[in-house]
Amino acid sequence: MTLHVTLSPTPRPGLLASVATLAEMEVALSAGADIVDLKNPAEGALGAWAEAPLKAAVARWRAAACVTGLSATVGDQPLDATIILAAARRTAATGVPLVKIGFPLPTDGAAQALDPVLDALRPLARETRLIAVLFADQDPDLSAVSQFAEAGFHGVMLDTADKAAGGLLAHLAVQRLAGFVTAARAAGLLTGLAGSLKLEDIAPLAALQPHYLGFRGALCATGRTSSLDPARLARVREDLKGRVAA
Ligand SMILES: O=C[C@H](O)COP(=O)(O)O
Repeated sequence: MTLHVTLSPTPRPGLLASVATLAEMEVALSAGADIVDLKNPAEGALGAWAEAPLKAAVARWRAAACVTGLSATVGDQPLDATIILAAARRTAATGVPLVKIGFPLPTDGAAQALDPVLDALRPLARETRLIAVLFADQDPDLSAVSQFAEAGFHGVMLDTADKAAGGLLAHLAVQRLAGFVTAARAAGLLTGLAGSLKLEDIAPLAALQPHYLGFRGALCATGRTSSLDPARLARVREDLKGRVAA
């Protein structure tokens, strides 16, 4: 399958816009989002779309034959190889080209054991482009970037799990984010930053030169579970377009 996302040769990050419905997908396509991200914010940080609308979105995207990328989240799953693999397979089976998988910390306080999950996902990573999502508000091990690359992942991004606990920059200092972006890009991974980003976050984060910045809450009228507001989306789009090399 052709992937309509290229690693930007310019330092300007692209815009990933999370959408909750097919109607919102149309808004994001018209606004010129670089990646349209199919996500159900009402069901959590990585809430998943149901199968039927997901398939309809993939069909719409194929018909558009545009350069916009298309991703979908697999739902907020525990760090369990069997559960994550099943969710990722379900999502990949719809034909969506980029599958975003969260790697949360275990809730019982145990150390994050990535190896069994990555081993389970390795065969799928050969067929589908997988994006690992690490949660900035869970003190993630950023050195795991190399493990995702080695397991055949296509990309890695940071987001936040608890949308009430502040944005990306409240959890990780710019210097750590810079190290993450540098390591991920050096490993050849599509690299993204997200987590309750606001307009004022674009300048400091764009300067780190990730491939894209991801937004949901800032694109909505009254919070991330309300509907996408075309005017807010256009403002973020315009701001990102104006970014040049730091
Ligand atoms: O993948 C990006 C997320 O949808 C960002 O959502 P948020 O801006 O509401 O944290």
